This record gives sequence, structure tokens and C-alpha cells, in this order.
Amino acid sequence: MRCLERGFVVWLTGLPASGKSTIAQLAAARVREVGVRAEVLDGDWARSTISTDVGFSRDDRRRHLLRVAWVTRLLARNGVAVFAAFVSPYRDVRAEVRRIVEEEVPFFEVYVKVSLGEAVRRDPKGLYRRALAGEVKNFTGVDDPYEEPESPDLVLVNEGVPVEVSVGRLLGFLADLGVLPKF
Ligand SMILES: Nc1ncnc2c1ncn2[C@@H]1O[C@H](COP(=O)(O)OS(=O)(=O)O)[C@@H](OP(=O)(O)O)[C@H]1O
Ligand SMILES: Nc1ncnc2c1ncn2[C@@H]1O[C@H](COP(=O)(O)OP(=O)(O)O)[C@@H](O)[C@H]1O
Repeated sequence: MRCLERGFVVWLTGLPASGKSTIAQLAAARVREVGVRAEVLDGDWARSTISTDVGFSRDDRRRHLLRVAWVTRLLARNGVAVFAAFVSPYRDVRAEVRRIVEEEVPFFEVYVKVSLGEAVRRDPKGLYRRALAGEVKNFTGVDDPYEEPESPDLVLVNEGVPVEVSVGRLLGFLADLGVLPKF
């Protein structure tokens, strides 16, 4: 497995259940298939390891995401293709994340877009149901904001299409930019 001359960070943002982690995992697997090192970081991983001390208030999410940004930066500057999948609902915090990462490596904000209705229908963890019942507070999309990206590098409408289509679009985008070999 080889490192890239220059790694990069793909930052997938979107509602819970939009498909961020699935796209990140499948994209990383495809990158590894061509012999390049790839890493996935997502909310489930970070919140059970380096961010066990944070909840879902605005300040907590910010502290958590800036910490993650530094981890992605360290990996990418060592030649890893990094896929970070976080709800990251606030525009200003995403801009801070970008500033941290872009000091050293390319950063691409990718908006994984689905309607709230579709996210609620998927609800793989049953959290929307609990949030709508008032049992979970500050849940993004229900009683907490999701600020849509205004100028993302890429939008993946991950609804009404197989997830593989979104993965293909993401890898095509990265190959067109020349940061990854053609797939
Ligand atoms: N209140 C609240 N709001 C949003 N999400 C919640 C909340 N409570 C738990 N969860 C689950 O935690 C996952 C989001 O974690 P993240 O670290 O990605 O969130 S954030 O970027 O700090 O906003 C998110 O998982 P994903 O579905 O992977 O996005 C949820 O399953
Ligand atoms: N394009 C798609 N069409 C239908 N279901 C999808 C699609 N992409 C992902 N999913 C499903 O949506 C659910 C949430 O995906 P996940 O990757 O966990 O989202 P997130 O990381 O954004 O919370 C999973 O059950 C996943 O299999």
C-alpha cells in the first residue's frame, strides 16, 4: 500500500442518515483497491475514542470537529486519502475546519444531500423517531439546525439513486482534480 505524494481531506457533511459514512467507507475501499492508503473518520468512531467528552451543544460540536480537523490534517500531510464523515451542521465551524486543514493539504467540502423526509424514513438508529417523540433533544434536522453549505466543492444528491452512484461521482470528482488516479 503506497502513500500519495500529497494527501487530501474529503469532508462529508449532511443530515444524520444522509449516507455520509457509507459513502466514506465505500470510497476508501475503492482507493485501497488501487493500492493507496485511505482512512475514514466518522462520528461513531470519534465519539467513542477521541471525543468521548462532548455532546451535541453548539460549543461541544465545534470543539469536537476542530479536534477531528487536526487529526485529518496530520493523516493527510503524511500521504493518506482521508474521508471524514460528520454532520458538522454549522457553516462557520465548517469554515474553521477548512482553514485548519487547508494550511497544509487540499480540503474538499462535500454536501451529502437528502430531504429530511428521506432521512427520517431511513432512520437506521431510530434516533429521528426518538427525537420526534421528544426523547432526544438537540437532534439535527428536528430541533437543531442544519445549515446547508453555500459553496460546497461537490454536492451528492444521495436519494433516489444507489449509493454506488454517489461513490462513483465522488471518486470521479477527485480523479478529475488529479488528486487520485483515474478509476
Ligand atoms: N443530537 C444529535 N444531533 C445529531 N446527531 C446525533 C445527536 N445525538 C446522537 N446523534 C448521532 O451522532 C451522530 C453525529 O455525530 P457527529 O460527530 O457527526 O455530529 S457533529 O458533527 O458533531 O454535529 C449522528 O450519526 P450519523 O447518523 O452518523 O450522522 C447521530 O446518529
Ligand atoms: N443512496 C442511498 N439510497 C438508499 N439508502 C442509502 C443510500 N445511501 C445510504 N443509504 C442508507 O442510509 C442509511 C444511513 O447511512 P449512513 O451512511 O449511516 O448515514 P450517515 O453517516 O450520514 O448517518 C444506511 O442504512 C445506508 O445503508
